[in-house]
Amino acid sequence: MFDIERTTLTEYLIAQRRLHPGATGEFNALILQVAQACKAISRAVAQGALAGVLGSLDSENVQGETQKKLDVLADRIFLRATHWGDDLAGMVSEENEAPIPLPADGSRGKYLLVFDPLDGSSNIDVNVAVGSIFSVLRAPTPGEDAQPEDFLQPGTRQVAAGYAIYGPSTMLVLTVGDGVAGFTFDPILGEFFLTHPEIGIPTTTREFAINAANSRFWEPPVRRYVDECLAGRSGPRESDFNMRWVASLVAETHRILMRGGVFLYPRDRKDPAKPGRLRLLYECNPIGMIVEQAGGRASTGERPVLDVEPTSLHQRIGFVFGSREEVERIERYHREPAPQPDSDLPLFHARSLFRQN
Ligand SMILES: O=P(O)(O)OC[C@H]1O[C@](O)(COP(=O)(O)O)[C@@H](O)[C@@H]1O
Ligand SMILES: [Mg+2]
Ligand SMILES: [Mg+2]
Repeated sequence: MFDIERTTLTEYLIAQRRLHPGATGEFNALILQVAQACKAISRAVAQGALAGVLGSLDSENVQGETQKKLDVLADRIFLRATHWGDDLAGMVSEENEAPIPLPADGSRGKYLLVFDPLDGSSNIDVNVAVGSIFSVLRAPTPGEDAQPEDFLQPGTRQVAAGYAIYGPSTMLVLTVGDGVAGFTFDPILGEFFLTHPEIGIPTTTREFAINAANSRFWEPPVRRYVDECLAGRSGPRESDFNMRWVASLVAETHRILMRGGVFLYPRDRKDPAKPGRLRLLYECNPIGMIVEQAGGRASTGERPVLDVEPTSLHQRIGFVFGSREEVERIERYHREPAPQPDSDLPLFHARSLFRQN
């Protein structure tokens, strides 16, 4: 049922701006440009094969990953929607090794935009939810072209963060540092409407998400945590757990925001050159800010992810987030000495699913 009283994204941003008397409107303009990009990507995703956007390209991105057609299209859409605004001093995307040059004859603003234009790419061709993630930082030298090192700011310095999820409905979830709000896209009106005004993550949960195919590379604290969950009611947790894995960070985040849960893509021993799978600047930091603003906890597994001082634009890191009690438990397991193999924990039993080799 259409409700004429519903708050639009623009109205929400104007109301937020009133809380910041010195605000010029540049920030709101930037968020609306990002929202415009998300609408266009939503359209491309929804049209799928009809628009010829499925499948892979021959190219690889800076991470050495084969690019999907939609990775590249979404990247261009983000660029087109935002680069002419006079609110930006620089942009970094997953799909580009260096910061993206802004138009030579355009003016420079006071914000930096960092984004993953299409997250969960492996899901595109199987018609499962994908998304876009973005983070807004302040430019150290407003009015001038940002240098690569300007983007290396800890997540605590983010001004705003958000994601769009292209699922059964398209939603934009946003934090400007004052809680988390969710907006649902009405494709006929072409507008995001506020439908989830104050999103909060339940403190406790009995649902976890991890790619169990990597179990042989996990470090002992992660093995211990997962094995205790799997042991269910007869194990030390004395409770049955559910497991989920969508392989789309945005979709996992959205589920956890809506009903709680814990997500782990921990540092592991799979590839010593990659301390984790997910990228700090445009995946972990924005999702981390949203999760913390929703009352959850976002961690490297050992400490708050938002405190990490980045060292490179495409840096990877272990990421654990979700319901506060579970994340704190995982951090505690990283501090405690590993249980001995003759322990009662089912993890070390000969027939354990995830037994150590
Ligand atoms: O394929 P795996 O190992 O399950 O990894 C899934 C993870 O990779 C990602 O798809 C990485 O993001 P991109 O698709 O933007 O590269 C995450 O969304 C997801 O959590
Ligand atoms: Mg991603
Ligand atoms: Mg991506």
